[in-house]
Amino acid sequence: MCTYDVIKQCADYLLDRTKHRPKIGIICGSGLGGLADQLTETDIFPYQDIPNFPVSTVTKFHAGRMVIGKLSGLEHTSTNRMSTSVSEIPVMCMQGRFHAYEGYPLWKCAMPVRVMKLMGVEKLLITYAAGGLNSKYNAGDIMIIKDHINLQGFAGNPPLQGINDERFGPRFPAMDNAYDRNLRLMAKTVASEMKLDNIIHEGTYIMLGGPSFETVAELKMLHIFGVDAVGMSTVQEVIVARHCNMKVCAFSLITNKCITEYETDDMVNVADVIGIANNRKADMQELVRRIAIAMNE
Ligand SMILES: Cc1cc2[nH]c(=O)nc(N)n2n1
Repeated sequence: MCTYDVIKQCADYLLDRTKHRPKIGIICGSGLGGLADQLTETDIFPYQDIPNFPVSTVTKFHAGRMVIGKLSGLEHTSTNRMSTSVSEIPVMCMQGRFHAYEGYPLWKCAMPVRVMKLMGVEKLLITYAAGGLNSKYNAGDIMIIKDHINLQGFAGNPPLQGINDERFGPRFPAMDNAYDRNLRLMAKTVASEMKLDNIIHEGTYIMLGGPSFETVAELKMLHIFGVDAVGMSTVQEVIVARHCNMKVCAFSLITNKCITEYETDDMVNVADVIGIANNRKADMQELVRRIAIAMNE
């Protein structure tokens, strides 16, 4: 667990090198980093240049850099009318994130969230890829997370393990409404405006350690648990974000239907995961862009 001062050193390094003061942070998942390329007046920081920051090892799919800049676009009012004003808001985007399967402890995977907090970020939008366990989900669908199961925590490996620093948050943070009710409602409204109703879902997500995909027996168990989507990221970032009182909204891009039968030749593979991400990412990025603009008060 790194100390408050180490995190503050990261935040100060970035604050000293950008004029932007974002209130919204965006963590871009596998193949979904394109939104950061839409920012203007950007200050770009490869992770290896940020003191004490971890570096992405899954470089094939993640750029591995922090992009701070302005996100623009027509502000969509809640009454479904397109306003004429073009709003520009400062955001900071992680192009590439850190996973337990890379060998990082969970606190390190979530450390960028604390850096964002010390920079003044108040709301966090997260996108990531996941397998669809709910039989109604199809590859290319989008799931808004309603709740998660912290399997690592169950196994005695929580992201908040170790000494608690009250400057971030309480020793025992509550996790009800971890996925902010109002932001979820906003996300559903925006998805409807984008005519995405038939591919948008809201469900329960579980993060597994990976990097191997799940066995049929594991998926049957998780289905009994009421899990709708499975992945290998995101839960530690959300827990750390809620610990320091950020509001959170997270979206899974469903990259494959989980295989829950023994008698099939189908296999989950990374190429499918990235391929589907490429096909749907424009919608995902537009959804996140509109929500970021809408929630920036
Ligand atoms: C990114 C990603 C995609 C999938 N698909 C799956 O079936 N199981 C997973 N754990 N993941 N994770």
